[in-house]
Amino acid sequence: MRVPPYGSRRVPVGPRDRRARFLPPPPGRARLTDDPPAVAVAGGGIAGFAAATVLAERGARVTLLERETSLGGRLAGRPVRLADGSRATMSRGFHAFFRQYYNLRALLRRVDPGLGMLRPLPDYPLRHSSGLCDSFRRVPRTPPWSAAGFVALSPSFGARDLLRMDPVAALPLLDVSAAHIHRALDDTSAHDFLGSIRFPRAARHLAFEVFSRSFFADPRELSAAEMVLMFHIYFLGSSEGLLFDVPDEPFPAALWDPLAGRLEALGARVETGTPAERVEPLPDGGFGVVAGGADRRFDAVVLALDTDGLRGLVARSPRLGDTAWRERVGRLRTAPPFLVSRLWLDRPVRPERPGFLGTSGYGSLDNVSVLDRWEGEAARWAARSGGSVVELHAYALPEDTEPSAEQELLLGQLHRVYPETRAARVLDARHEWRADCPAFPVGGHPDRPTVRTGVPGLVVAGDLVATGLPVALMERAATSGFAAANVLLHRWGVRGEPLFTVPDGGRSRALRALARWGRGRTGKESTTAPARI
Ligand SMILES: Cc1cc2nc3c(=O)[nH]c(=O)nc-3n(C[C@H](O)[C@H](O)[C@H](O)COP(=O)(O)OP(=O)(O)OC[C@H]3O[C@@H](n4cnc5c(N)ncnc54)[C@H](O)[C@@H]3O)c2cc1C
Repeated sequence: MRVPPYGSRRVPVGPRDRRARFLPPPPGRARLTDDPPAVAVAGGGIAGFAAATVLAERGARVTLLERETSLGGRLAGRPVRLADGSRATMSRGFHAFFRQYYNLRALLRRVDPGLGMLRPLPDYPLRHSSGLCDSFRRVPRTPPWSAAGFVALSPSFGARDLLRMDPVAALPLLDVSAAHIHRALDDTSAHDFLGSIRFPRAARHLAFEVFSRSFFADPRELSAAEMVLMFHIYFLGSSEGLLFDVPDEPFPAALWDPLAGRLEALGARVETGTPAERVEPLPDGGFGVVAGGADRRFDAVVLALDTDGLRGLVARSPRLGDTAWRERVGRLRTAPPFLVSRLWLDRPVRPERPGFLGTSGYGSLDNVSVLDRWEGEAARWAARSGGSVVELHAYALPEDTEPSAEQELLLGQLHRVYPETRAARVLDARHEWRADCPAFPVGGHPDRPTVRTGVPGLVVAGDLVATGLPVALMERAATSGFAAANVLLHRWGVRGEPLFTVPDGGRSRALRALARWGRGRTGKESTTAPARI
């Protein structure tokens, strides 16, 4: 059974934004021929899949090494047997596939050209416990009308708030360049930046919930550069809008099984339960990779690992990279722990509840999703049982949080948000406690690795990588994975993968001029500072 229609439009396949930026692939021949190089890709999340896919398509002999028994990294899923005897998939949690994720979509199109696996969610409401609720459904997609429309429609950010803001200090938001933003704002916290532009207090939950907490961080500790980049990517710099799509089946069925099947059909080896333990540069320019108890030789290595994975591997590989690079990797940190709780309830939530709701002011609860609205497996279970499948997320939790107490608190917050769940019996509950998202601390940007490492044949990919491009989160993982493959292919004289991003800078000459004028007024434009923030 397919999920009943929820949201009528088909998802767009390519960029709709006329100003989306095209980065042509490095030129070269179409594919590798005689005796193609062997490449180890360590890490089977989005970044590893993106790199492995492009390399295998160009004829490289790819081995994908994944530490866990399931593929997908932070979007992995595993089979579970519920208390009522039915089979289900517990995954790492709800993910929003935004329309400006051009490179991630290009990866997914390999196995689903029309992106039929994605379904649009009709709205993305944000509710504050004070009763304020914002919605993006009716907000125009194209800046500056998106910002104007948002102000006109938002109960938490009105025209009066706009007037109270420091318009001159905020003008540079109209012309954000990923290549320069960190030099301008990395030493400021997201919290202080919003204070400096007099961003309205009531609307801060918006900025924090949508942009800052998506990084699993306290706004006092998050670099303002990362938050401002998010404003740009999702709101002020792109006309794709803030609405998003979600996979219509659990991640393994929708994404990883088809992508892994295709990789294998291209001749790649996909090895799960096989951590890369050590990487040693060899005198002939290749690499010895110890994984799964065996020592194998590869011509090139892609490190597409999470933060702890990368730090650990580099620490165990004493001859990899120069001292400065190794020290920078050693300083990388993960964001605080977070909890994803999935509840199988014995009754439905009210029909008007959205598929996804961002929340704030409800203790640690950050969002609630109702999976049976859009995911086939959950919808089938709900149809059989008369119940519902609800997921709760809580980010940036203190290190010493007591798991069962926090899980109870989260359930209590669900009761406040959707009071009808008070009477529901929890038929089964699964909880994912993790701490594997990268931290983007104030002043931390210089430590982040770039795709190139300085070691020929060794590249890094993942959402922790500094790309200099306007991409974040899943799209940063996909983009850096493609970029890592491109660096290797260029070395071998083979054509790389084209990339798309949202515009890197203000969308129009008028907005850019206005922003430049604002920078002039605040003295942000100096000879040492970059031309744009
Ligand atoms: C709950 C949650 C919700 C999120 N929501 C969103 C969202 O709505 N939108 C969005 O864009 N992003 C979201 N994100 C972020 C998104 O999940 C990540 O940006 C993205 O998945 C990162 O992919 P990656 O490939 O860089 O890293 P990962 O997915 O972490 O992959 C790294 C892989 O490396 C493996 N590994 C580690 N060490 C080794 C080793 N030594 N050998 C072999 N393998 C190893 C790990 O097991 C893992 O599979 C969310 C994240 C979480 C946790």
